[in-house]
Amino acid sequence: MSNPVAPVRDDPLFDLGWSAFFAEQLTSADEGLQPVRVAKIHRSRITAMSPTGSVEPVLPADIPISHFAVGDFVLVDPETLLVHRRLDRRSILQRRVTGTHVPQCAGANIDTLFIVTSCDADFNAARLERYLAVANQAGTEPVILLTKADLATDPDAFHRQAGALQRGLDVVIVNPKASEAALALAPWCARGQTVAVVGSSGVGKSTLVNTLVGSTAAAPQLTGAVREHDSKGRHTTTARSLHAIAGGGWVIDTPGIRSLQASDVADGLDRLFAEITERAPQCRFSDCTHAHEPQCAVQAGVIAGDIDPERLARWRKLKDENADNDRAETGWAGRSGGGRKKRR
Ligand SMILES: Nc1nc2c(ncn2[C@@H]2O[C@H](COP(=O)(O)OP(=O)(O)OP(=O)(O)O)[C@@H](O)[C@H]2O)c(=O)[nH]1
Ligand SMILES: [Zn+2]
Repeated sequence: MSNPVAPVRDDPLFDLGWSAFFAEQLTSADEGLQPVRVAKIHRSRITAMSPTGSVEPVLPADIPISHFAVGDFVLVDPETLLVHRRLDRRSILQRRVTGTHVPQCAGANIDTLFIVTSCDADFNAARLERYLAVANQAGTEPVILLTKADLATDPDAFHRQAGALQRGLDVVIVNPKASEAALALAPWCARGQTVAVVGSSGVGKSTLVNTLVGSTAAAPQLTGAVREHDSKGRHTTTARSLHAIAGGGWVIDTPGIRSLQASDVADGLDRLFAEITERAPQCRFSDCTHAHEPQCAVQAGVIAGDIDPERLARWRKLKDENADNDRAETGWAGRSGGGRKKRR
């Protein structure tokens, strides 16, 4: 490819997470524009990382701030820093905001979602399945991190249970306080890779982010801090949401991602519950709910001991919730005058 910003391994853009996926979106009309990566969303402005450092792109008046998310690549004029357009996203972590049915993008272009849980009472298969469904739906690769193994009598039992939640799922026992954590997670934190961290309060997310980000962990609240000019031209220090990982890669840590809920996860459920999904075509009825129907291949699987009945129950609950969300969303679209079909 002769494109000037095609990804090359020694290109600093590659470090920022740039790849062929983005390069292929460029046209001749974009010539001379600089790709930068959104690092923080403020009330009415954004900060971004360019190959040479932090910049504050100028937003066009007609584009709402909600159009952007941390992790996005946008093309700016290198002189004026005016944003020309946002590139299509490789993955989108969505969250529902209470009081509205419009999902909001909590983070974009995340390669791996670290789902953190501790080897204690926090461990909950149903909650982990929700996070897995969210990751699948977003287009990010989920990895389960088990913390506090040092305080558990049988951490391997947690490892086995977590590994059974989805085929091919990576599960890593990690102590977020130990510097070896960075080594254990290095496969997902290579140059140009982007991760995000979800999990309940107290499982070790902040500790892990600080360990990954490295030596600056002594002042966690300043981790990833950038010097910026505020509106009056003064220097201020604000925390970014996109933090550089010491060995390479990026971790996105925002309040929006921390409070993720399962929403709109139909496709994510199919991958998560593959043992159910792949049997459904053999059921007698195409809309079988696998509850009471005759000649149900899924129920047959339960009887044969191939399908865990508790997983089937949790699959049904998530399916129902997802259908409720869909109805709510369609209702909203109708009221707003569009009456359009829900995006799929
Ligand atoms: N012994 C032990 N303690 C851990 C481990 N992981 C985390 N902790 C401790 O657990 C406590 C909570 O960790 P945090 O990193 O604050 O948890 P968090 O997930 O960021 O919590 P929120 O900020 O509420 O979302 C801290 O005191 C950590 O040092 C572990 O593997 N072993
Ligand atoms: Zn069935």
